[in-house]
Amino acid sequence: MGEEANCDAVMEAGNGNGKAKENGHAVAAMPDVKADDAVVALADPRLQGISDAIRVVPHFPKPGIMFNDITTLLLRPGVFKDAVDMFVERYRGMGIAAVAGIEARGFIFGPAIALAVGAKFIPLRKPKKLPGEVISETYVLEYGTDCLEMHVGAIEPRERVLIVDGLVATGGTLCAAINLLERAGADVVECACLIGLPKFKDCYKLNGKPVYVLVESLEYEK
Ligand SMILES: O=P(O)(O)OC[C@H]1O[C@H](OP(=O)(O)OP(=O)(O)O)[C@H](O)[C@@H]1O
Ligand SMILES: Nc1ncnc2[nH]cnc12
Repeated sequence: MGEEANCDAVMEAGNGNGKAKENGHAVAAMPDVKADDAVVALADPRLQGISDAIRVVPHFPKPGIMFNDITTLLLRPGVFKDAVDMFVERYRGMGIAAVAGIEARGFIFGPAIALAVGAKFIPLRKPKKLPGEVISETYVLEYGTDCLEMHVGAIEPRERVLIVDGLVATGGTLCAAINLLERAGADVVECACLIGLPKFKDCYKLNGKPVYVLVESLEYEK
């Protein structure tokens, strides 16, 4: 995958192998990886349990939004562990020096992955939460703007970093995280999310970086 600074789509949703299920999630892996790796992920029986454990709440936080609630997955330690393990199996041995987690759901999965692969954890926080000197990246949401901040000195130039969040919708948040880390000189290896919303998969703005998603929600739009 090239690293050109454009807004090309980089997620290959399910590679056509996603399996629709009753609760509206497809078991899917959307990697920009070797075919063999993709096959392993798609055939992995743990994906079914992960998908089943995510609750979809209609019209939250506002009408029309099908909210993908991961708190139900967190109540099931075996499934929670399966999700972390799948990420760890993918990233172990890849020379990842840092895992950067996006507030808030990236703080749930990121530290466990970081510890398991022997990397440091860097919180990317919403504005005015970090006490030290920060660098900031403002990004555009569907309505309005938001901002991510990181402590200066958290990452060293050329360190290999994995970005983790719970969910990718438009990709705007991940794109801001990539920009922030690259401005600090980091080498962004990949972005990893538990859930991808397929509604947006053709318009991701990820600066040419791959995104790896365990399950795809099919119930976003009603
Ligand atoms: O791909 P995007 O369109 O940028 O959207 C994805 C972002 O939206 C959600 O965060 P949210 O702002 O809801 O904050 P939270 O995780 O703190 O609830 C999600 O956790 C991602 O960070
Ligand atoms: N549909 C959704 N469910 C959970 N979190 C989200 N963040 C953005 N869209 C979301």
